[in-house]
Amino acid sequence: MKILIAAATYAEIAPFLNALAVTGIPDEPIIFDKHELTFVVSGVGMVSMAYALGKAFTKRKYDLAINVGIAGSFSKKIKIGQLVEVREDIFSELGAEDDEEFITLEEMQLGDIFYSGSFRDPSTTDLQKVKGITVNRVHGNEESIENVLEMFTPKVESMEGAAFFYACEEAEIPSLQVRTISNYVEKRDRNNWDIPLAVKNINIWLHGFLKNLN
Ligand SMILES: O=C(O)c1cccc(C(=O)CC[C@H]2O[C@@H](n3cnc4c(=O)[nH]cnc43)[C@H](O)[C@@H]2O)c1
Repeated sequence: MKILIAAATYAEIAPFLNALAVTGIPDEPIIFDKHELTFVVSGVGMVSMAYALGKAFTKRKYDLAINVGIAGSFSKKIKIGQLVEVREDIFSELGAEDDEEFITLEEMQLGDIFYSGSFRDPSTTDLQKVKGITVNRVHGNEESIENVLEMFTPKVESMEGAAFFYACEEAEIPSLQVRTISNYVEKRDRNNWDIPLAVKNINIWLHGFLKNLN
């Protein structure tokens, strides 16, 4: 398969590339097992991800695009280091303030905010499927966390996921978003994060997934 692998930062994908003895981000596709892999490291945030994918999709056609990375979890039932497949992702900040209320872009009838992964394969069935939101401003305040939970009931949060799905949907490319939890969404305390564990686990998963994928 021709597969595009998208990560926000090089650090999130470095262990996989190192295992393949690849230094830096390869300019050309590399062969891994039965697959031809192209890597996109977009930079953090939805604008960077949408632009990077828009550019990549003009150059080549893909059978699958995978967004791998770390994420924050709203639920303590999901452990730090655990893998999740984000099936539905929401542009939760797109909309307008109406005094104390927030109206989504969809409620304003100005566009979609809900996007989904479209790739279905038996090898992803063991992953917990979750709903995510994608934000420019990472939540770190109890009141805003309560509000967003009430509005969208997300399980996880990232800064790129919905933009990834959006770009894939526009380009009609099957999409899969898998993330590992590096932290809980709570009042910001970097001491409670475990980025190395989350990065290690997402890279182990990616290696195994690609080996088993036909
Ligand atoms: O220092 C911080 O407060 C901080 C907050 C969020 C992310 C970071 C990063 O360094 C990682 C950027 C990367 O990670 C994803 N991510 C991880 N946890 C979260 C989260 O709780 N909320 C939103 N995004 C998260 C994100 O997709 C970024 O690409 C530092």
